[in-house]
Amino acid sequence: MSQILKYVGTYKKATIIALALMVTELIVELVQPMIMATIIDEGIAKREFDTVMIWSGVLLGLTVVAFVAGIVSSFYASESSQGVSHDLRRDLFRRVQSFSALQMQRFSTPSLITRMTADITQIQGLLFMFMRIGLRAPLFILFGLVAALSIHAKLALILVLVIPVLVVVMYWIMTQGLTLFSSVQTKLDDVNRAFRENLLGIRLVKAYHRINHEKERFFKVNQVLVEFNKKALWLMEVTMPILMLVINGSIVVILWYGYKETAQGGAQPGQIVAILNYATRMLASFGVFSFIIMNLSRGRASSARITEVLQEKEEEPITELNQLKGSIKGDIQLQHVSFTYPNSVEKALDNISLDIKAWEKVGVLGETGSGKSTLLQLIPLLYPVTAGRLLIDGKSVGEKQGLIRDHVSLVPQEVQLFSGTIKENIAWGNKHATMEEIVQAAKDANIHDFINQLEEGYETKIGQRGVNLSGGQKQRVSIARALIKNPSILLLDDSTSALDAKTERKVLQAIKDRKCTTVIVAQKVSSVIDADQIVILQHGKVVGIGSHADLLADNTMYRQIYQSQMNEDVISHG
Ligand SMILES: Nc1ncnc2c1ncn2[C@@H]1O[C@H](COP(=O)(O)OP(=O)(O)OP(=O)(O)O)[C@@H](O)[C@H]1O
Repeated sequence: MSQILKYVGTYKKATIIALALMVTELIVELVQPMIMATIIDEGIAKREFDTVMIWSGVLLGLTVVAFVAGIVSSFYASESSQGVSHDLRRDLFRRVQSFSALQMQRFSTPSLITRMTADITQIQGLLFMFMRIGLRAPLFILFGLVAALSIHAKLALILVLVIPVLVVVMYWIMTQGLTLFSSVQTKLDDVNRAFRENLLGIRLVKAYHRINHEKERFFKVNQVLVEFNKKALWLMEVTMPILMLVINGSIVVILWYGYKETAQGGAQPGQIVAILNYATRMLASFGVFSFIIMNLSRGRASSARITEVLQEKEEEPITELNQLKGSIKGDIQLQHVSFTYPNSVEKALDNISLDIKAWEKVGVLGETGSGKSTLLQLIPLLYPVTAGRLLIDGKSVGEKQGLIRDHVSLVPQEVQLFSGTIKENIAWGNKHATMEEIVQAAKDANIHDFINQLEEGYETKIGQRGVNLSGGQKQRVSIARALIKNPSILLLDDSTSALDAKTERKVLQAIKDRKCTTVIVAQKVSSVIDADQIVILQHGKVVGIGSHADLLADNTMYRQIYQSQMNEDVISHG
């Protein structure tokens, strides 16, 4: 929570105004029963009409003051709580951007989304509530007790005995609530995960006719969330009846004792009314207080989840990424590189040594799961090597992520397009790109003619994740986005798999003509047949390396892959 309070510091002025106005409301609320007692005892009981009129006027005036204070206080409380939630979202976003792929994997996307949305909203609501009624409730209980004691100490004594009991009950509820609400937020992560997967894979779900299966999966996690929520709310449900019982019991005792005191002349009816008034308002305050405690428990759970992200080390500090200037030639060397994913025991890459000269074209082949994508992702430093060395231009990469990434274009296996126009999606690779450069990149990726045919050409809007484009069209937009960066190193991860042979040849030719080091992961030998080097991976190890001719002569595995693919080609082309 202390981390969150630092954020409140930015909105000190608004927070102080909101709290000061809230205290004004509190004071009015505290004096109201006293004025009522005066009206009854000094005005009504003694038939003093003037006294009734004057004090009624004061009561009315104070009510108006409290009303205005309440409205203005809400305005400032909202300003402060909205500001805090804005800053938290901003900082969470920044921090997540500085996360390495490993950190992203550890936190998981759905959990980060819940933290960014539900958890921050929770904190925002809690802050608002705290400024408006949260602090007022305990203060009213405290000062209400003092005021009641000052009116009639004996009558108010019962409240002195009862309140500590209620405070202990509240404390117990708070400790229980904290654990329960932490679990509720984790279960909310699960619901978000199931929902997100369903939204992204909706077409697959329909095509496989797995709607009922998915429904059940979602219902299950949703049910678990409901169960946990119910447990948490159960606390709330028992709190109110306990409060009602204790306070109503106290009211009965006050009435009974008040009757005795009045009969003996020790108390005035107005005093009894005032103390009853304090007692009932305290009941309401305890009700509010228990609600706040619930939210506080929930808020503490949310705050811990947000703080966990904010305190996570910036593995790739954004500032540093932005500061580095320079260029790179494009030599890549891997010296005995091994890599193991953190959640795995097996090496995804095992003792890999490669020497790739600037502007060389290198193909990577291998069966599925052999480590091709992993190898590619090491080069833009998405993952740090576990053992061995990665050298770019003969130098260790050190802290130069930003510089290297500025000059490396990766076209991932799974195409990722953003909402916006085709032009924006291509230009995303280089914010300074001119229209001519965009068109040239699209021509090289063999997508220009298609774009021109569209009614709105380059201004055509791409639906979410490129839903209005075919798989091959998306791949080509993604390649154009990589090319527009004029990278020194171009990494293609099976990025032409959805293209027909003729289109693929054209795209690969355009890439071959570019002055950049290119590493192409492919399934088909034909995609890399012209490469300067072809690397064959198996179970994370290099089992062959050389040109097509070398490998055909020396490498049995390559020969087998080549021959089987040639045969397939012959069969498929009749
Ligand atoms: N994020 C990850 N966490 C843990 N293990 C992973 C992760 N990504 C890949 N692996 C494992 O690392 C190994 C290599 O995977 P990689 O994706 O590099 O293979 P690939 O050759 O590109 O496969 P494909 O041709 O199917 O894309 C596999 O055994 C895979 O299970």
